[in-house]
Amino acid sequence: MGDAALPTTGKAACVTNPGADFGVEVRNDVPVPKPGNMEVLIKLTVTGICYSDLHYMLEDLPMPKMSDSGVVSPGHEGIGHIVAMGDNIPASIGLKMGDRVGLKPVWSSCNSCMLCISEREMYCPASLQTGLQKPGTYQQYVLGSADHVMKIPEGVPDEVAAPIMCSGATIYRGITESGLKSGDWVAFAGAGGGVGHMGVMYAKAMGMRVIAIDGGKEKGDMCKSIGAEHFVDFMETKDVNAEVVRLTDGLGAHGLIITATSPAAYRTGIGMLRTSGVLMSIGLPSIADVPSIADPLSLIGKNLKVTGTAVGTRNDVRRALQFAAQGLVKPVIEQFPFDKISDAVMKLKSGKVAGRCVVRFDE
Ligand SMILES: NC(=O)c1ccc[n+]([C@@H]2O[C@H](COP(=O)([O-])OP(=O)(O)OC[C@H]3O[C@@H](n4cnc5c(N)ncnc54)[C@H](O)[C@@H]3O)[C@@H](O)[C@H]2O)c1
Ligand SMILES: [Zn+2]
Ligand SMILES: [Zn+2]
Repeated sequence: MGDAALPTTGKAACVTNPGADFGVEVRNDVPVPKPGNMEVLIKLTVTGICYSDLHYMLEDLPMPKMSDSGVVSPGHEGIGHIVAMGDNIPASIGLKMGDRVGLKPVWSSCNSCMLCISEREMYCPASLQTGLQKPGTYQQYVLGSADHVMKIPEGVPDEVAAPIMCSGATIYRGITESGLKSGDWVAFAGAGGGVGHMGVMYAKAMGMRVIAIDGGKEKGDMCKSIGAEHFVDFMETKDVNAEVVRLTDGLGAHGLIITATSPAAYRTGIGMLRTSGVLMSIGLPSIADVPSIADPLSLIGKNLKVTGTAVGTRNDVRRALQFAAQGLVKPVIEQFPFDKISDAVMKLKSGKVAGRCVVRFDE
């Protein structure tokens, strides 16, 4: 099955010179792939720009490289429409031509290992990542695995759905896995960024009390406008831990969720937690400067839990999208036309994005 009107080439942003001085080059001549068995071809309208894309292009983490799989376009927050379908897609999957769907970080998984069947498919040893082992959403015509593409609920615009594919679902998973409850104080270190600001909204929607930690007035104002009760500016506050303890009646936060990329956010860490508090790691500092998160004395003396989580499952993405469908979360986005995608990537690299950049292929 296919659409005879499909072009043979499309737009894509390709990494050049991967490493510290990487660049992003816009091309209009990238071949449109054909969907194979169990695959759909999606024509994207938008893609979000996640800091993980930068890690892949910077190659600053000890993980597989894009080039190992021949991938040149990163990206894993894509929304578009199905324009061609490959063979053997069971009707029970419920996909058809024209459906509005999203691509998320987990491109495929085996669907049968113990991790896959216990809602931990992101840790499946056979899983492949979008924009790392499979061409990513900086490419306008991109393939998805029929069992992993996400249907987007009505009433959630493309540019709202895009950041939920990774940022929203990751932080939804992080909050739920942390065991925090309504009424608890949760601090987000990195609250002004793409993942963190969605954390502020999801936590607020779940009835938690939110302390946002980030730097600068723009990010502070944004965090307060989306539900943070307090903003702690890490660039101006001498002792961030003491400030969070002060704001929580001298007891400390029930949870700290770190979505910052900087090692400094991890160094601040557990000192702001109350007894039995939880630290949830999500942001990935570059390996060169990873701090030790906790000393045994603090862990024992305060009964702390330190954990981490990677992206969301299909079920997390589905649930995270429902919050948007109900109007409970609405990412703060800055939109760029596709030919300015490099500006969006470099702005994120410079740490100046409040919320999330979303790039439009249709402009
Ligand atoms: N674990 C996962 O599955 C997962 C999923 C998505 C993203 N990530 C990672 O999360 C990190 C953040 O991604 P993003 O797209 O939100 O990036 P981002 O740049 O939009 O957000 C990071 C924020 O952290 C802030 N920050 C920097 N130092 C800080 C400090 N010391 N204290 C408090 N805030 C500080 C920055 O100002 C920025 O606003 C990246 O490392 C990314 O790879 C992990
Ligand atoms: Zn991401
Ligand atoms: Zn599996």
